[in-house]
Amino acid sequence: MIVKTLKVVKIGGNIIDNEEELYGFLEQFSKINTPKILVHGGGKEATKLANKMGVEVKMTNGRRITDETTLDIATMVYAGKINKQIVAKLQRNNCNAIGFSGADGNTIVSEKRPVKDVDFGFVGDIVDVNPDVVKLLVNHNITPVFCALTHDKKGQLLNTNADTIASELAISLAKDFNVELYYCFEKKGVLQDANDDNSLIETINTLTYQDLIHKGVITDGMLPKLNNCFHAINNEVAKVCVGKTEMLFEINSKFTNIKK
Ligand SMILES: Nc1ncnc2c1ncn2[C@@H]1O[C@H](COP(=O)(O)OP(=O)(O)O)[C@@H](O)[C@H]1O
Ligand SMILES: CC(=O)N[C@@H](CCC(=O)OP(=O)(O)O)C(=O)O
Repeated sequence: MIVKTLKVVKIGGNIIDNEEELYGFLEQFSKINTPKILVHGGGKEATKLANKMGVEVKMTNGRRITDETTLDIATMVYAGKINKQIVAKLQRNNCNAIGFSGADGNTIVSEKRPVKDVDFGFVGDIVDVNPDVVKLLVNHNITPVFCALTHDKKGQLLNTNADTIASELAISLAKDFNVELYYCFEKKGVLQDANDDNSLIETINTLTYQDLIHKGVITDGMLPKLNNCFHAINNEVAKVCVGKTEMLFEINSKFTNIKK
């Protein structure tokens, strides 16, 4: 049996924030002719709106502390503005797309993160992914577009890091597809020095990963990102890459390859 390739592509805040870059990316993404899923964050935009509204923003280990007002902001920004704008742009490019939160189609169920040292509020840790609806859509050439919200199946939406949504979706589809997972952001990949684009680390494996954490190269938002990369590569996802969007479209482009 031939196993189809499915690309799960996650785009982060710095791409979404740059209108020109986002539209250019969506144009090229639309042309990918294998089944594909787009997952978007939008943390930066949520932070901007919170600031405008005078709502304090608190982040711990790359995760947003989400009180009731912050959850409202996240819902408006992620599931509303960003998700619908992306779907509309994909439609313009003749890529038939449908916007999803984890509540839609009961695709991603999560559990409110238990309070330990930190109370994250309405932040969800994924406990179950039901990829049936997603499989049906991609097999009919329709592209699901996921935002960073999940639900607890008891009526509560929960804020969930978009990188985690991408890895869990990728893993849930790895039984049926040859899944490739791409984390796109504004840097070439994982850099030895975050301010030097020439310091790209081309391959990271489990061993070198621990060393990079130790040396303080991987910090803040990069910690959950890399954690998700290894979670995916250790759970049957065929390929995991971190870098600029070019890595999807340009054969000679350089990026970080995640290996077991
Ligand atoms: N070693 C590193 N290599 C690349 N980027 C880094 C590194 N350390 C910190 N960063 C910063 O981490 C950010 C990525 O994390 P995050 O804000 O969560 O991005 P995203 O919105 O793509 O999820 C990048 O914008 C980059 O500036
Ligand atoms: C719990 C948590 O931290 N959720 C993230 C979801 C958005 C996100 O992941 O956006 P980026 O990918 O652009 O960073 C947040 O609210 O910032």
